[in-house]
Amino acid sequence: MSLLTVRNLVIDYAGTRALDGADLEVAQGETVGLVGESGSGKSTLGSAVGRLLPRAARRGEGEVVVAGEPVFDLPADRLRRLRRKHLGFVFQDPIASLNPTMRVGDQLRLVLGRGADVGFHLGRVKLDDPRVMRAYPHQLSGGMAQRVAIAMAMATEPELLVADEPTAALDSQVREEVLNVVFSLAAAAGTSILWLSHDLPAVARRCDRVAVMYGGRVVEAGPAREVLGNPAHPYTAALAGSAPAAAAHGVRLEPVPGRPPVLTGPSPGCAFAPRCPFAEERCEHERPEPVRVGKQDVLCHRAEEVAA
Ligand SMILES: Nc1ncnc2c1ncn2[C@@H]1O[C@H](COP(=O)(O)OP(=O)(O)OP(=O)(O)O)[C@@H](O)[C@H]1O
Repeated sequence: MSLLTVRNLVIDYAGTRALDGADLEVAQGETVGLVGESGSGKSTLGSAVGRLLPRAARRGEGEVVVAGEPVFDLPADRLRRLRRKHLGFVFQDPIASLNPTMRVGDQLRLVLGRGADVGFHLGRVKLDDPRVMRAYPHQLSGGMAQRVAIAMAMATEPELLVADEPTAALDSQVREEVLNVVFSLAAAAGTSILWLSHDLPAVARRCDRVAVMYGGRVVEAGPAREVLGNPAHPYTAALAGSAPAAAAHGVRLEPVPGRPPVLTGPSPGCAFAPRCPFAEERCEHERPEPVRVGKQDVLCHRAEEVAA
């Protein structure tokens, strides 16, 4: 059953089209990686799930449905209830998501209620040292602060955790530990994960499914193994090929030449066309509609040929 459905979502900031008709599905208990270059619209899509967009953002077409509720059409009290009951968020900068003037234990108590067993919740994110409870956020390392943020986001056992590059600010060893904590907690609670990342191979290792964003649209989505192993969109193919891990496995290193687009309005054709080795004339002016290729949903006029 689908827990999250994003359909044809359009989000504009003044002069910038961040989402240009994005589609995404996350099923109950499923882990989904949302990958793409900087500016492709990942954070905008992740924030839209909880209607947590910056003030400047304007929704055009489309909808976001969480557990059957149309997020953008809910009155404030029902939106708050939906967020509390169904959603958790973890962001790149953990310190920014914690209150700098409050001890860690007090912050957790605020989320969990007065009598809550704060030590238990910190233990679940492998923070067993009792000093953590009494610490202020700035006294923690980046990895510890992110664990606290994860404990807070997961305390209510949400149905969906949106993790927006939660390890981008951490070094590689701590990164793996923090991801282990997130994925094992979520698995135990039956929480779905939407993990926003730049790193296709890392995402493919941990997630059931992968969705690849380009120019404000999800251009390919499907089971992780198929998307990485047999991409059907030229952009995914380039991402998979340009990853160092792929190179280590003998896949040709092929960075994506050119720069990602900054859209000001709807893309008339395929936004990737100017960088695409497969592009032909229609790609410039015909917007690709989703097609099914193997197990993937793909936005590309030549998806069959790319997959072949
Ligand atoms: N608050 C804002 N005001 C104006 N434009 C914005 C705002 N936030 C994002 N944008 C623009 O919207 C587009 C999508 O940005 P978004 O942050 O969603 O992409 P992203 O894939 O998450 O990038 P990154 O990986 O760098 O976080 C970009 O062109 C960005 O410059």
